[in-house]
Amino acid sequence: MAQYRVVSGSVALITIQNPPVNALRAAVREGLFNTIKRASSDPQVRSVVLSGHNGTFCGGADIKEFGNVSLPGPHLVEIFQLMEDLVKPVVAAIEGFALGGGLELALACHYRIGHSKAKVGFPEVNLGLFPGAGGSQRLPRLVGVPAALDIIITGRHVAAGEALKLGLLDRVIDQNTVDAAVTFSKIQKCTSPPISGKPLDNHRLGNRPCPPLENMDAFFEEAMKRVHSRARGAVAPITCVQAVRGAATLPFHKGMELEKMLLGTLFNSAQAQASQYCFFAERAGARWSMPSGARWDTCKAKPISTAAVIGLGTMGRGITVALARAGLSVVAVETQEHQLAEAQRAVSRMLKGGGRVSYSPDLQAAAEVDLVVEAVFEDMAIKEKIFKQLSEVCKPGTLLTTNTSTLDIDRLASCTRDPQLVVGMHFFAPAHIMRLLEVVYGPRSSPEAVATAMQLGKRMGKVSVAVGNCTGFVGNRMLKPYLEQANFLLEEGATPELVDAALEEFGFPMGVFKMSDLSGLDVGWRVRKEEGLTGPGVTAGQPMRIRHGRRYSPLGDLMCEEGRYGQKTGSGWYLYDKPGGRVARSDPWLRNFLEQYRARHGLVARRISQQEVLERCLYALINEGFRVLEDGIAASPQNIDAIYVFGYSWPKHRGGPMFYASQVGLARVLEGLNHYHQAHPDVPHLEPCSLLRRLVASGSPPINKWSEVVKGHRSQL
Ligand SMILES: C/C=C(\C)C(=O)SCCNC(=O)CCNC(=O)[C@H](O)C(C)(C)COP(=O)(O)OP(=O)(O)OC[C@H]1O[C@@H](n2cnc3c(N)ncnc32)[C@H](O)[C@@H]1OP(=O)(O)O
Repeated sequence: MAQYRVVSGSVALITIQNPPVNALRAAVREGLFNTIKRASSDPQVRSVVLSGHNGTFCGGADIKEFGNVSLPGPHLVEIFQLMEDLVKPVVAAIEGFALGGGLELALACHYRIGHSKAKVGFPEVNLGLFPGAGGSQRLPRLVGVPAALDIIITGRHVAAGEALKLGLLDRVIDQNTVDAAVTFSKIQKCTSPPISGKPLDNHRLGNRPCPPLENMDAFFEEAMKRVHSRARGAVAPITCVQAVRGAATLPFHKGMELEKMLLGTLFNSAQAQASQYCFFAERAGARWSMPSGARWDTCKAKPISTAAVIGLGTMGRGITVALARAGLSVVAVETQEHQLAEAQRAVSRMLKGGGRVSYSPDLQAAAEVDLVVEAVFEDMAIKEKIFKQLSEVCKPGTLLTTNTSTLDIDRLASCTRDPQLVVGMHFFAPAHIMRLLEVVYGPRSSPEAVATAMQLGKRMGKVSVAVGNCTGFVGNRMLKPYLEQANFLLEEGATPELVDAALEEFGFPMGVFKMSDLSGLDVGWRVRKEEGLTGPGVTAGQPMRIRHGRRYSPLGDLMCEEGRYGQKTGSGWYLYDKPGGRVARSDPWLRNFLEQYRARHGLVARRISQQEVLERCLYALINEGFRVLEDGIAASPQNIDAIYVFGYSWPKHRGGPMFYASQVGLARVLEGLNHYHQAHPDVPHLEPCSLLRRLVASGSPPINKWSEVVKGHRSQL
């Protein structure tokens, strides 16, 4: 776990060996502790170099160990102190990543040499933690408070060049880092100037004061204000500020005590558990499987080097950028000339002149590509026509994919020569920024087609999740009951402001009504028209608030009939200063409109609490999530949660809807749904689904055991 060798006559080379990222699990910590002691007492050794096996220094503490009540083996703080106190110079040779505990380890060394491609950082904040093994105290002493706070709060990866400028690395080199560190360590032995009588003391960060900061109180007050406004209820970023303030104001040992106390408040917190769950959920999608038994490790992806994007609206442009940035040569096709010219300008701007993109008004331009992403208007008839044409135009073997957000993949596949080559690639706006990609397979999609789309998603840096085919797939299918509840709440007396405030306080960056205004109310209106829920397709005499025997809210339709499409028209659920304006203001017109609507339908407004808003919106969404699992549309609750965190901005510190349900308690969610369904029997989405009932009946097992209850329930696919 920590290999010890004496090299170059007098240098102890300690190499951490725990693939794939050399995480500091108990055996590694034990190994480090023992090898440092050995280096200390080995008379042959005059300096020490610390490195990581296989080109990665260290990915930090082993996150899988965090659930344990008490971690076995020596504690990181103890190891790092032992290392810092060593009387022989210790040099970290950083290749690949030094993250979290890995960077803390490097900071406990006396010198740090990094490869030019190395990256360092403190991503703990993404795990609901902060660098609590000395990192919050040593980094500010090395690079100063502002730079340290930025690195700790953002959790970003710092490239070697920047780290050198900050003084975080002593040297950056292009050659063999370990060899360079060995040579460097031998020189240090001779030249390090002694301070306070002890050589190396000025390289022991624990001995250094923090560089002074003018207006310290104002600096931290401002930092805290900024963090509060951005954290959306997450506690870890706030703790980062508190810990760094400790470094700036306290002696090292007192700062370490503060750090320990603060870490204690976070370590087993619900937020930390949720964030760490998200870390693994993000990666779980890569291990996809299909109901046929096809799996990620048995299917090979086709090589893809060229792609075509059909339709250059907002989505098509973003997809073009994402594909080009992944190194593909892209043909962007748009039949409307003015749209094509505009898209060309927009894509070039986003790509800043880079990328290989050509433009054409003719579908024929897609003839030779390996893969097509269709991103035209959400209209089945238009999409069917395009798929038919593509099937004729494209070379045999071209993968035909669609960016539809709800429509039937199988119906599109049936328009083509090779339905096995058709899958959905559902991007989220803006497509070059949002991390999620839903890869949708129909009953005829081949495992190779799925493997190829998943592989392409990875190349684009997406969190890709393979899901089954149904209306709305996973994300939008679950969103429907959530939106529906929000509209019902308006009918019953809530305002958009009340509903949005509850959801934003929960941690969403935007409440449901602000989000609808941003996406455009007309999008859903068009879908509802297609579904015959509104517009000419509705049977004459149908009551306005009932469809197919269920409660229906026509509020969104009425808003669109008034021309209120949201931000783009300058008014929607809120008022904006101009079409395209971004700042939402309350609109007295809407208050009036809701009052008149309620009066017309004999509805009496009542006081609605934030708790009711959350329970009705979120439980309805979660209930649909259980149905999605039951139907086999998603393979696991982790996949659903990744979709919600990375596609719908569900707050990471709440772990995704299914994890949130497990934290709230399945019995409580069931009870809540039963309660609201009794009050609203004409709303089927509030009726608890059978999987939720069965899970509660089997004692509410932990989320990683749900699959055992789902098993046995026949998949629809
Ligand atoms: C107090 C807290 C302290 C002291 C801490 O140190 S908390 C941990 C801080 N470190 C991190 O948050 C780093 C987490 N890891 C990553 O960001 C990335 O894995 C990486 C940048 C180091 C490498 O990325 P990449 O090459 O894309 O590889 P993967 O992310 O796919 O990871 C490969 C597998 O390794 C598992 N892994 C990664 N880091 C850890 C870790 N710190 N502990 C446990 N396991 C880790 C990851 O889950 C992948 O596993 P599989 O999915 O392949 O099973």
